[in-house]
Amino acid sequence: MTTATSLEPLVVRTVELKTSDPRATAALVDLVPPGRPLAWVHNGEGLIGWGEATRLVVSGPDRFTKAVEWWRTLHLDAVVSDAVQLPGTGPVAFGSFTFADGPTSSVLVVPQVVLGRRDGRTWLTVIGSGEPEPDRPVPAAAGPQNVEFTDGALAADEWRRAVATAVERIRAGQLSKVVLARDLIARADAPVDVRHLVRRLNQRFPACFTFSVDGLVGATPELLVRREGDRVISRVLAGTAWDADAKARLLASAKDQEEHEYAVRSAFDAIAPYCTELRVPQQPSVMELANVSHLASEVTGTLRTRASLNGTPTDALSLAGLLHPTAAVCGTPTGRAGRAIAQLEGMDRGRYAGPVGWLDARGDGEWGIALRCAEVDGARLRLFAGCGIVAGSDPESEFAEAQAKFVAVREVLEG
Ligand SMILES: C=C(O[C@H]1C=CC=C(C(=O)O)[C@@H]1O)C(=O)O
Repeated sequence: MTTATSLEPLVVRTVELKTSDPRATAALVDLVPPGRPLAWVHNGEGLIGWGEATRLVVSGPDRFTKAVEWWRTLHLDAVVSDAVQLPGTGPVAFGSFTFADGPTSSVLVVPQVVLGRRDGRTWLTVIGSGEPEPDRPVPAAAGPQNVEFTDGALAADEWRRAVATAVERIRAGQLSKVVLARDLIARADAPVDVRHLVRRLNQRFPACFTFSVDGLVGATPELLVRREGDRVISRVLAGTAWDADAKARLLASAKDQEEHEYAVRSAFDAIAPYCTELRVPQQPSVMELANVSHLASEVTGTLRTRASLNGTPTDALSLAGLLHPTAAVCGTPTGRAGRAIAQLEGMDRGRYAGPVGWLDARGDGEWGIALRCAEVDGARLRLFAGCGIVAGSDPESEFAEAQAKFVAVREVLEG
């Protein structure tokens, strides 16, 4: 299924903001507008968007290629004046894609106004007629009161049993790894202001990518892919600890190293054919967050020229589509793991664990994996957390791991 709003040629203008402009010094997250804002913020830099010039809604196994084609047609027809010429200037689309190939919708949204920041420079892009954007930080959004949490698709015991079944299948040699997730439902007594979530998540997890795209809001530590010119990077995470000595435990844990290796291998294999060189560190490092720590590997490479690939696109979204789903969110082998997920989780993941991020007209962009996030629908939110299961997994500690991952969003909801 594909639907798109008007395909009138877009008129796009990017200008740099003077340092005297209050928007050039305000924290990006303090400028995020109310409603269903668009945001991608990391270490104080990134993009935020107002309004909607146009959108694509797409589903199915070819959702990435359809979205890339739609975006290409849209920006090729656009009339662009870009005085800044950095990744993220000129026409930009924010996107959030489903984990699975089924009928649930993925979206690309082109805002009417984008404010971006990189290397201390701040710019404003107006797309179409634009709409008024705030000229100063918006007052802090209030957090929700009285939030109640209930189980989503599976109760705790049912989910532990699903993990036990997965371990049996792995030990029987049917597959090597599968990532099983569960959802939690949160109900507040009034609609939740997304700005509150964005600000608090960004404050608590500055090194993560805080995102808000079409009602999916979170702070993910996992960068599926960043493309800048011919440079490509993927920060692969898999293997988690959350208690004292997490770092030493992770580095010494054969089970976590195994989980991690499958994820790194899947990312490497997906993009190696498109690169002249692609490097993987010999040993993973440890990424320490406020709630959990992960084994992490930065896979970095140089893309081949498009001509040498017979015209195959290697824009950031095409690369995200090639990488998705890595074994950090699906498993090994991919097909069997995907089927086990569909059988055992008892839910549609929606856009959780799918690519979320942005793309510009040069093909540069950043796509994270939508983790540590919630689907926000007024006063009701659906939170997600998943864990990599391998032969050595124990259902009780996987459950505790999922609880530790939920803390990221739970904490900002509970104040
Ligand atoms: C699937 C999730 O995390 C992934 C990323 C980092 C560590 C993971 C793990 O150790 O299982 C998962 O692969 C999630 O947070 O929902």
